[in-house]
Amino acid sequence: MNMFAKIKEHEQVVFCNDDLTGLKAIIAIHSTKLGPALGGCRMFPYSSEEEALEDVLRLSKGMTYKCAASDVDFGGGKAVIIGDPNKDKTPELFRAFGQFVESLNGRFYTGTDMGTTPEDFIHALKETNCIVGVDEVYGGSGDSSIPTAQGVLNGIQATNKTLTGSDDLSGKSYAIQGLGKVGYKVAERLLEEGADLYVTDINQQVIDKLLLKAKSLGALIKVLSSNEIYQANAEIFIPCAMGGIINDLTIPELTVKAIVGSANNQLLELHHGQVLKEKGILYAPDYIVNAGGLIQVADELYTPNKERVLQKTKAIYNSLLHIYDYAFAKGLTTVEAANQFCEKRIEARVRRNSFFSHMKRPKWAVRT
Ligand SMILES: NC(=O)C1=CN([C@@H]2O[C@H](COP(=O)(O)OP(=O)(O)OC[C@H]3O[C@@H](n4cnc5c(N)ncnc54)[C@H](O)[C@@H]3O)[C@@H](O)[C@H]2O)C=CC1
Ligand SMILES: O=C(O)CCC(=O)C(=O)O
Repeated sequence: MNMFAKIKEHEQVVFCNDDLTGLKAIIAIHSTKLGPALGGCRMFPYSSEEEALEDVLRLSKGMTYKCAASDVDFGGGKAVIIGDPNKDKTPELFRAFGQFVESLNGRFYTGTDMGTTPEDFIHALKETNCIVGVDEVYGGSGDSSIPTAQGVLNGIQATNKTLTGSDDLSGKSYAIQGLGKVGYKVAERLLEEGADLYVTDINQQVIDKLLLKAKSLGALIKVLSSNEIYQANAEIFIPCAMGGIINDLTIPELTVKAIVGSANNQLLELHHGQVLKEKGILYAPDYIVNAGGLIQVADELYTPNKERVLQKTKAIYNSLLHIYDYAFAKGLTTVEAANQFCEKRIEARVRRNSFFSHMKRPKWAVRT
């Protein structure tokens, strides 16, 4: 593999190996142009190291755009731990991970993502202060999936407004892929609003829990298999599990009018945005919609304020409407419109905010 060609868009990639705990992790820093890199840590049983590297490179680049879109003074980074979150977690493994994060001396802050929980990072916090999203009693701002789910709901409202003229969540059908930290909260709220749901998850426990909730509300849920979810007869598809699920195989199956979800990197390739546009499916760029968690953890490094986080998260509604309008006016895909918006913002701030140009710990690093 020509490694430098592979990571040519990234500033730094760190391979973390600890024989004692079995930790195998990769930290990717895409850009510190807007500030120290920030991004969650995913744990997943990747089938190969190449697959893990590919994932962390894509995820960290997405964080650069997400930070720019959300106007927070951070850059893009992400980490992946190669392992099964149901079998391979130990406190020592997360402590070892924390030591690698600490070795970056404030260039990278991290917290939860798919396969990890705030509790996991309490162990990492013993080794480094560069951890976000842990419970309030540990000095964090709590579960970041709460604002993420809020932002997804605001994104669905903006999409409904664009499609129908009304941002009402009720009286519609939605297909949700993944009922984890984010997807479950979105599903609960939609059920409470009286929506009909199609859902899928590989974990039967979360499905059973949601079925009980639906029963108590007298709401309708149809459980589908992992493959069937793409054909669900719903108005909006809400991906809340893994990335790359919008691709050549799945797009022909989709009958929805829009896609709005929390999953990072939903499009397998950029051109799939164009394929969706040609098919008349409105795509809400993932990093605009799922920024609620980032907004909360970024806020944590100043003086945490839940009301401010809520207001900034609700602004996702207007940001998305703006991106839809811009894309329609210019004949762009929604992803192209969002990317242009972020690239202009990064360009405008690049000189002032470069981490290296300061050469001292910046104001974001309030934890010493
Ligand atoms: N937690 C957060 O605040 C944020 C999460 N995201 C993204 O949202 C997505 C979900 O994140 P979380 O809810 O935190 O993760 P999670 O790990 O809590 O939940 C993921 C759920 O998806 C299910 N799943 C995995 N593979 C599946 C498959 N093939 N078919 C159906 N279900 C499957 C899992 O069983 C689990 O219930 C990820 O892509 C993550 O990167 C993005 C921004 C913030
Ligand atoms: O939600 C978090 O804890 C950090 C932000 C992040 O990793 C993400 O938005 O994907």
